[in-house]
Amino acid sequence: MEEDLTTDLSILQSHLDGMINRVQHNSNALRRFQAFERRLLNLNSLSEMIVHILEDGKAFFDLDVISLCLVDKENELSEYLIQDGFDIKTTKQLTLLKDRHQLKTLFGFAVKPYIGAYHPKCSEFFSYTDRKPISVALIPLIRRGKYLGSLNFGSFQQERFIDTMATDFIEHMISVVSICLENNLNFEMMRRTSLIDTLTGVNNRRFLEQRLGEEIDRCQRSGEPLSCLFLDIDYFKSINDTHGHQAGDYVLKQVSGSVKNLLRNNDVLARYGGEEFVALLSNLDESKLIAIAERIRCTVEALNMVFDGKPIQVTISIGAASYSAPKHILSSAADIAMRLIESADAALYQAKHNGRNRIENNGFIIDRTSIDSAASY
Ligand SMILES: Nc1nc2c(ncn2[C@@H]2O[C@H](COP(=O)(O)OP(=O)(O)OP(=O)(O)O)[C@@H](O)[C@H]2O)c(=O)[nH]1
Repeated sequence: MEEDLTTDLSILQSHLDGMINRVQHNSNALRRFQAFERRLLNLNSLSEMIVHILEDGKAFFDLDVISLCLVDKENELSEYLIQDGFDIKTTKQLTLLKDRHQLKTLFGFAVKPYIGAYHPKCSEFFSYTDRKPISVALIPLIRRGKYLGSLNFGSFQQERFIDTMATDFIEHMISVVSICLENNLNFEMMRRTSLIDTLTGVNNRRFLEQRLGEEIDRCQRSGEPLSCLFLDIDYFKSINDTHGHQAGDYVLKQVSGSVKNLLRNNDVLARYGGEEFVALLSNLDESKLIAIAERIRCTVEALNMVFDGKPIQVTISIGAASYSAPKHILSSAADIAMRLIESADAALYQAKHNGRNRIENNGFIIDRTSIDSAASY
C-alpha cells in the first residue's frame, strides 16, 4: 500500500515536472517572440526588416535554417532594396517570386501554415542550403486576402515541427509579420512616389538634394571622388513650339529613360527642373567621367523618336564637375553640394555658349575652406 502510494507520487511528480518544463519552455518561447516582435515593430525600412527576420529570427527561434520569400511582381521590391544598398544577390535566404502562384499551390485556399515533414514542394525555399531540413514550418504572409510571401523555418530534427503542434503562436506571428511587411511596403511606396518625378519616372530634385548630402558624406569617408553631370536638352522650347507640349513630354521621357539606361544602378539621375537633369556618379576618374558623358551625348543625338507620326531629333549639352575630399575637411556637406552643382551648371552654361551638343568639364571643385585652414596650420 505504501509502495503503491510512492509509485503514484513519483508518477505524479514526473507529470508535474513535464508540465513545468513545458510551461517554462512556452514562457521562454513567448518571451523570445515578444522581443522579436518588439524589434520588428520598431523597424522602418524593408531592408532592415528582412535582415532582422533572417538573422535575428534564426537565433530567436533557435532554427537550423530560415528563409523568406516575397512576391515581387513588378520588381518594385528589388528596386527599393537596391536603392537602399541591400545586396539581393548575396542574401540567399531571400527569394523574390514573380507571381503568387507558387504560394497558392503550396498553401491552397485554407491559407494555414504548413507544419510537418520537409516536402520537395518547398525545396525552392531551402535551395540555398546544402543540408535540407527534416521538419519545417512554412508560414504564409497574407494581408487583405493577398499573398505577400512566406516565412519558412526548418529544423534538422524531426520532432521540432510536427503537424499536431499548437499553431496559435505561429498564427499570431503571421499577423504581426504580415502587418509589418505591408506597412513597410506602403512606406517605401510613399517614400518613393514623393521622390519621383511623375512625368519621367526618374528621381526628382528633392531626392537629389537628399542623396547629394549622403553621397558627399560617403565620399568623405571613403576618399572616392563624386562627379556631377548637369544635362540640358538643346532648344527644347522649339520642340514644344513645333510639335506641341505632349511631344515635349514624350521627348523628356525618352531622353531621361535612355540616359538612365547608360548609368549604373547606384548612380543617381534626377530631373532638376523643366528639361534639365542632374546625374551623380561615384568613383570615376575624369577620363571615365567624360567618356560616360560622351556616351550620353551620342546616345541622345542618335535617338530616333517619333511622335504623332513625325520624327523628332534632339541633342543635349552637358556640364561636368567633380569633388574629391581633401585631407582636412572643413566645408559642410551642404556647402560642397551647392558648389558641386554650381560648378557643373557653370560648365553647362559654357557648353551652351560654345555651340551646344557638347560637354564642358570644370574639373574638381576646390574646398576653399580647407585650403585656407591648411595654410594657417
Ligand atoms: N513639354 C514640356 N515642356 C516643358 C516642361 N518643363 C519645361 N518645359 C519647357 O521647356 C522649355 C525650356 O526652354 P528654354 O529654357 O528656353 O531652353 P531651350 O529652348 O532648351 O534652349 P537652350 O537650353 O538654351 O538650348 C520651355 O519652353 C518650357 O516651357 C515639361 O514638363 N514638359
